[in-house]
Amino acid sequence: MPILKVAVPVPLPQVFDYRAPRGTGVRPGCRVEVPFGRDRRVGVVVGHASESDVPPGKLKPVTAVLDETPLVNGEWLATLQWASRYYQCALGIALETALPVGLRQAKPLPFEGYRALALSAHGRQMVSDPPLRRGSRVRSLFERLAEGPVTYAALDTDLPGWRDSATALRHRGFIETVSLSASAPVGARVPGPPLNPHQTEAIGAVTASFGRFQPWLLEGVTGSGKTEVYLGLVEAALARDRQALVLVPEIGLTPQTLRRFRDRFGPAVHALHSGLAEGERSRAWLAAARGDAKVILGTRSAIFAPLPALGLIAVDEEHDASYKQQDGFRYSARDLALVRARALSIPVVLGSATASLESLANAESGRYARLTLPQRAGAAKPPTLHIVDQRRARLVHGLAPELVSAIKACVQRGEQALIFRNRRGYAPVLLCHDCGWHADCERCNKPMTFHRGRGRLVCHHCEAERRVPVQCPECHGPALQPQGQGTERLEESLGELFPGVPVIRVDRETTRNRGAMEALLDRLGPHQSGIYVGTQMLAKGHDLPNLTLVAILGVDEGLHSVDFRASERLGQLVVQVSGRAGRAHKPGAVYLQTHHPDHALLAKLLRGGYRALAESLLAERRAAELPPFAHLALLRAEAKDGERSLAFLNDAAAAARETEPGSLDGIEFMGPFPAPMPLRAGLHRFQLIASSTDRARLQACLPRWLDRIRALPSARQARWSLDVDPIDLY
Ligand SMILES: Nc1ncnc2c1ncn2[C@@H]1O[C@H](COP(=O)(O)OP(=O)(O)OP(=O)(O)O)[C@@H](O)[C@H]1O
Ligand SMILES: [Zn+2]
Repeated sequence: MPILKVAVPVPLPQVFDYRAPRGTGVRPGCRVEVPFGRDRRVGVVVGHASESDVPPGKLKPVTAVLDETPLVNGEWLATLQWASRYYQCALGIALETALPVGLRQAKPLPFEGYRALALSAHGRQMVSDPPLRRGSRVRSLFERLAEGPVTYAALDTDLPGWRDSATALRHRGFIETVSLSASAPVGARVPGPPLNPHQTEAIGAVTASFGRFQPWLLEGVTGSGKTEVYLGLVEAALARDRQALVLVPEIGLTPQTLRRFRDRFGPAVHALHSGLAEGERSRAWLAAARGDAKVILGTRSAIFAPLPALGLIAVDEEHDASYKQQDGFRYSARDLALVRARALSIPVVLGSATASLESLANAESGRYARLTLPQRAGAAKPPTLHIVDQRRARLVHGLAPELVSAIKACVQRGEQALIFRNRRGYAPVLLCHDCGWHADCERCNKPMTFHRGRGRLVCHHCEAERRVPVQCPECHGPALQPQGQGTERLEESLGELFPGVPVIRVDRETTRNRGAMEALLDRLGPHQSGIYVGTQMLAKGHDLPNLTLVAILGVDEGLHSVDFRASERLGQLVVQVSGRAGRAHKPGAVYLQTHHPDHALLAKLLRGGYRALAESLLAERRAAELPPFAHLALLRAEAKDGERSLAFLNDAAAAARETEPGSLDGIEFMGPFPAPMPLRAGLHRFQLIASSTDRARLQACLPRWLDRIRALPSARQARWSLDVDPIDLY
């Protein structure tokens, strides 16, 4: 009896067996509707079998076959299965993450845009004198398409029998099928700037590796024109009739970025990110699966786009933490980009001005080939960096006088300044001046942030909110005072310090609505002076030509974090924020205000830039056997009753020791110990780390260890999860 193996989006690790419908050969990659418990679910066929462990009487039949041809191919299924094993995540959950919601329902496929024919790049070269017999039907179709893309529907009415002619033209590579949507401009091709020699060299090197697996680390200082390199590579992929996937960080996929790609490649560019409406997301996904979407520009989850003709993957700002999913299916899109590239024998380009230590180590060991853009593109120069010692300075609204004068001079020159402070709200603490009481979140044991405009105290760890008390709840004194500066307060102070100068705040509160960020960044014209104040939303990707001064406040918190990645993160942030200054013709300056002007990290950045800092951090990691020189799996547990999470992790550690002798050689278990944030949202949190310098050994032990963990009675007393290659210890 033919049996279908079906992956079903439910939190269970196995695939399920169903009886195949009679007479039809349902291929792997097709979606089917199957009975599941009392419900029906839409799953994906991953394979066939002739026998099942389920007794024939109990084997249920597939209720409907939803796709005649596979929606995803073997490479896609293999990647998903690999990822589910590697990240120790149930295949069903992985599938749920990878498949758009719209395709998990047994409904007709969403509207796919208008299918249309268009001349290919090759065809367009023939327009003046096509090698086609005059008066032939093939020639008439060609001439019609030379005027622009035409939908199938229009061709059906205008040129009956066009399909045979289309086949002939397609064979000669003169035409292609495109998808026209109402909003996308058609065939736009704005040429980019002439490339500089470094860009040309990078594009040449990667292009020469088309058709084989080759990872590239593209290290380009901020403003060096990395995006132009991606655009050039995408163009080269398209010329070979291949698809290209470009991943950008969560906050990097702005309309500005999308416009840059659409200007170059027209409607063949499809965006894919979690902010899309479900219908749009499914449509882009399907366009990718059919090969109509030639360029996919997306965030983390776009790594799961099915791309049958994929020729190139680029990962921009590869160090960005948003490539790692932090719950459920905890995959790294950057790392999966390498897995897919290897499976498809294609190059993958990881680009950054501040590459992750993981990627730098891979480049040093020779696994990745290195490309460098050492200078800013065009005429721009790197910004100068000044450290402002705030220890003895008399601060004005939290700003050192030296900094205030620099901002003043900047706006008087008619230029723009960016004040970076990674703290939204008015003030991080609300303190009673009489008795020392301050507003804490009881569920997190951390100060609540004072949001003055909303009149609320908000916990930034669990989002708990309360009204601002009018007097101190302890001593009933009236002297409640905001301590420290958040972006909201800085906006107010800068307005007072520089009357008449526009001050624009960019943080999560002011950019809540769709398009708000763009609107804020468009408020100042390219020749207007003004001040931006904001959080890390302003840190990267933006290209503001009149911005010449960047001030960085409050980095000191990052100098004292317990996370071993804190220094790497801080270095990246400082360099990225600094990179916003002086990107066009005018020179830029960066002011870093700190209580620790002599801190080793800042000294290294100042003297040798990110490269020097990264090298010394790598040496420290090597000595301490920390990633990238060791591989980690982090078991987190949390419960209302702290004893329960601790008891569970103690049992889990014991379970590890009980696994077969020898299987734990080379694996070290650390903990359990309290999480860096030991209490959050009322839950007590602990963690246990498994670490090995040998990735394969760690991988081999995890499934058996997890089986034992799942069987522990204490596993039902706490909420727990396993994070393979964690990037945050929080
Ligand atoms: N060859 C070139 N000649 C002139 N200008 C260029 C060239 N390449 C890029 N530019 C311009 O330089 C600016 C920075 O380029 P781009 O945004 O590609 O840099 P990037 O390396 O991606 O920057 P970042 O990582 O800092 O966001 C843009 O305004 C871009 O149009
Ligand atoms: Zn809280």
